[in-house]
Formats: sequence, structure tokens, C-alpha cells
Amino acid sequence: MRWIKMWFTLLKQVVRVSPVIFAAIALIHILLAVLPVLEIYLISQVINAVTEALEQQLEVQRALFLVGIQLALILIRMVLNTVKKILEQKLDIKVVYTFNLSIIEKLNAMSYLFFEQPHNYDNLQRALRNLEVFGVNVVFHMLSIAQNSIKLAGLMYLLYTFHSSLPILLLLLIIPLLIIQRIEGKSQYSLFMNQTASSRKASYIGSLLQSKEAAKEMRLFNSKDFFIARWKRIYFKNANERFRVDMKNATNRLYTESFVSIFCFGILSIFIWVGAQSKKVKIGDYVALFQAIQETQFSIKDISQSLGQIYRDSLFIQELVSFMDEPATEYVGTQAFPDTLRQGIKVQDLCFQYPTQPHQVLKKISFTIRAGETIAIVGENGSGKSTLVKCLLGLYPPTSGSIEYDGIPLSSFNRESFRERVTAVFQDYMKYEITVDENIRLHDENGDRWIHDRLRKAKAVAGIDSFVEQLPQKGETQLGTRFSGGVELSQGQWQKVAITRAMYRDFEVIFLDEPTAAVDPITESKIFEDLMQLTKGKTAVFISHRLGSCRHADRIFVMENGELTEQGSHEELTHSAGKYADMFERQAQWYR
Ligand SMILES: Nc1ncnc2c1ncn2[C@@H]1O[C@H](COP(=O)(O)OP(=O)(O)OP(=O)(O)O)[C@@H](O)[C@H]1O
Repeated sequence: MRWIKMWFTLLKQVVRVSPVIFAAIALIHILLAVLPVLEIYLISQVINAVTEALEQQLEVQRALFLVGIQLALILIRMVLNTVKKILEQKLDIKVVYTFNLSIIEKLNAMSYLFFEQPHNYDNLQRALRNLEVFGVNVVFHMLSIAQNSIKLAGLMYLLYTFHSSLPILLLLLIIPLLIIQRIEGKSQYSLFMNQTASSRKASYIGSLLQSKEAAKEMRLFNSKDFFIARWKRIYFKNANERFRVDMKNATNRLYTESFVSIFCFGILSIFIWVGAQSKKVKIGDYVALFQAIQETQFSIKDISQSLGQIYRDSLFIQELVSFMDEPATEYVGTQAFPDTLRQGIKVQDLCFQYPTQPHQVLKKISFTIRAGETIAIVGENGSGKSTLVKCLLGLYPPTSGSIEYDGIPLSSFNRESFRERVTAVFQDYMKYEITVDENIRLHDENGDRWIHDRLRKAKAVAGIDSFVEQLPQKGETQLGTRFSGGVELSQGQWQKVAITRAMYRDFEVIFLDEPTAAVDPITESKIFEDLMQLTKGKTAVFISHRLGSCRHADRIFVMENGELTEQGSHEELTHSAGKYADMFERQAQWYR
């Protein structure tokens, strides 16, 4: 029942994508169902007419006329098949696009935390693959079953005219064929389920072996053979398992189909023998009977195959459906973010635990950040700084505790409105291999004077204006080496482009996770000076390991092992003989 509901939901969705194309394909299926029956009927008529003409020296015009009709039917069948293929391809393109879009929308509706769980990647990979392989197929199989059933009804009638037991005898053949299809579908599905994780690993290692990012270290550490060995192990394990399942299925199919053929020919032989005894059956009737049995055999095979495919595809598609049915985890508030932040950010007893970690990474953190304040977060590696920032950005929902902006819980904000006004630069920022200006403005269309001015201002603040001017096509220069005409930037230049992307936004709050890790000291101090200028009246939170830059902050938060252990100004903390003072002293020694 659940499956039938799923099939019809799918059918409804496919019809909705393009009702006209779907209707045309359905009509062709009906015509293709009727044509073979007519053709068989005509064969018997043609042969009987020719035999009579030859035996009784009659005119052959009637026979020639029937041959003409038969040719016309064959040509129509060929044309219909070609048109059907073209239309199916067209529908498939539209359906795959529409379904892909739904998956992307669904992904977007999931919290960023979704990406932190390996089993989610497995589900996603299965959903995407199922879409590509099986997307519209279930619907095509349904149409094929409908076509074959109409054809079968016609054939049953023809067979009934020979003998009333023939239709029932032949219909029984569907039972072994269905059983074999079901076994096949189940084994393919369980193989696919078992291999998803290892296939993903193999394709990850395969991509490492081919990627530019890994190529440097691959050479430096001579690690190619190590990765090839891993990839080979998984590849052959999976391939051998698949081979065994395919072999077993092919053998089972061979046995069953042989049995079906022997059964059909057995029936035909009995009828030839009985007919020869009675001498009542004409030669044309024999040919028609032969054709009808053959066609019935094909139709039954087709129906069982389509049913089997629907069964198998449904097993796969339920993965896609269950992925689409997962509740959206992104917050879906409606409140608009304030034009100007007045009170600031308040965090109360914030705890966070990664689903894959046994313990909390943030432990009962509480603080307030006044509107317009600049906060630096410092702490050792793994102390929870980036995780805290991701929580404040609404990327991770707190395990417990609360985060409020101007007294409004973060989850109550309209997501788009929040993201327009709260921006960030991450440690692992994106390097989009598109043009410089596209990297900065992203979805904003070029050509608008206002956008042009914002671009210019953002580039000046991040200090990339002069180097962009020197690029071959200035802001229109393609970045990266993946595509022809691209220019590769240094790490620091890429990082500055990412900073410019954040600066371009009309933000009220900005988070910078080690924004200057890759930039030179002169640029770093300029970025911080400009940042202070630019963020005047705005709220800024930055993470930095270079404690010198923290002097610019109004207050410094020190994190240790998921807890907020110190907070205060640079002067206060350096005089308090705590963790910050110790870290600052250690770094300062290097410069003395
Ligand atoms: N995606 C993740 N899934 C599971 N655990 C994570 C994930 N990201 C970080 N962690 C764990 O959370 C803890 C805090 O990591 P986080 O990145 O927040 O630290 P950090 O202070 O920003 O470190 P760094 O200075 O190295 O950037 C670490 O113990 C880390 O192992």
C-alpha cells in the first residue's frame, strides 16, 4: 500500500513536470499496444489470401493490398517508437532537473550540521544516484506495463479463438518470471546498500589521485602507491561482489527464460500436431498462432521485467523519498533582522555537541556582546572557537542554551534576512573559480552603479584594489587554473578576496575566523585598522592566533577546552596573570 502510494506520488510529480509530453507518450504507448495485434491478424489474412490465390489461381490483388497495409503498420510502429524515445528523453531531462532542484532545495533546508554526519553523505549520494538512474524510470515502466497489458488482452483474444485454454496456460508463465525478477531486484538493492559507504570511500580516494590539491603532497610524500593500494582494494572488493551477484542473476534468468521458451514451443507443437490430425487449420492460422504465442511470451516477459524493475526501483526510490521526507532542520523563523543592532548578542548557557563526538565541545558558555563592540576570541587549537562562531551564525543549533540578537532568539529570524545582515569569513573560505568580481558580489547582477560602488569600496577596504587593477582583465579576470584563461592567486590574495566578499555585504554583525592567517603582516595590520574603521558602529567578532591583532579589540574572550575562561580588554587580561597573559608573553618573546 505504501509503495502504491509512492508510485502514484511519483507519477503525479512526473505528470506535473510536463503534462503535454506525458500525455503524448501515454498515447503512443496505447497505439503501440494495438499495432502488434493488428499485425498478427493481418499476417494470417495475408498468408491465407496468398495460399488461396496460388491454389485456385485467383487474383492476388487482395493479398497485395493486405501486404501494403501490413507495411504501413510496420512503418507507423517504427515512427511511433522513435518519437516515443525522443519524448521520453525530453521528459527525462525535465524530470531530472526538477527533482535535482528539489534535492538541492531540501539540502538547503537542512542545518549545516547535516554535513557533519557521514551517514547523511551516504543518504545524499544514494538519493542523487537514484535520481539519475531511476528518476523517471518507474513511470516509464508503469506505461510499459499498461501498453503490454493492452497488447496482451488483444493477444489473449486471438489465442482464445484457437483454443479457450491457451490464454490461461500462457498467463501462468508470469509467475516464475516475477519470482526471478523479485530475487534479482532484492539482491541488487542489498548490494547497493552495502556498498554505498565503501564506494564513496573509493571515489574519494580516486578523486585524491586525480586532484590538483593533492597532487603536490602525493609527489612530495611518495604517497601515490599507498592510495592506489587502498583504492584498488575497495574497487576489486566491490567489483567482485557485483560480479558474483550479476552472475547468479544471469544464470537464474537463463534457466527461467529457457523454461518459458520450452513451455511455449511445447504448446505450439501440441497445436500443430492436433491441427494436422484434424486437417482443419489453414497455414495462415498456424503462422498467426506461432506469432501470437511468441508475442505473448515477449509481452509476459516485458510485463514481469517492468514489474521487477518497478520493484527494484522502488527499493531504491524509497531512499530518495525518505531523504526528501526528512524534516528540515534549518530554522524557519519569520522575524526580520533589525536594521541596526541596539542591544547586541546575548549567549546563555550555550552547550554544543557534534553528533559524531562523545562529549560536548562547548560547555555552558554565557556572555554578552554589546552592539558595536569588537571582540577577539583566542584559545588553543581545538578549544571550540570555530564551533562557537558557527553556533552564533546559526549554522549549528545549540544542544542546549540560548543565543539572542537584540533579545530575539536566533531561530526566530527569517533565514535570508539574518544572513543578509550577519556575515562571516571562514578559516576554510571558498575559492570560487569564477571571476574576481563574481567571487565578491555572487548573485548581485553586474552593471548597476550602486553595485559597482560597493564593489570598489569593498575592494579598497580589503586592500585588493591595486592588485586587481594589475590583473589582465581587472575585476573580470577568471580565477584559478581549472579553466582556460584563469589566473592563480596566492593564498593570501585568495583570503583577501574572501574578506572582500564579506565586506561587500551590508552587514550589521561580522564574524572573522582567522581572517588574516595567510596575509602578510603589513596587510594584516592594514586590514585590522580598516576593519576597525569599517566596523565602527557594527559588531565584529574575530578569531585570531596572532595576539598582537587582539589589541584592536574592545574585549578578548579566552577559550579553553570548550569553556570561556577569561574575558576583558587587552590591558586587563595582560595584567591578570591568566591564560591570555601567558600566551601573549610567549608570543611577545619571539619578537624581542
Ligand atoms: N565537524 C566536526 N565534527 C566533529 N567534531 C568536530 C568537528 N569540528 C570540530 N570538532 C571538534 O570540536 C572541537 C573544537 O573544534 P573547533 O574547530 O571549534 O576548535 P578551534 O578552537 O576553532 O580550533 P583551531 O584553533 O584549531 O581552529 C575539537 O575537539 C574538534 O575535534
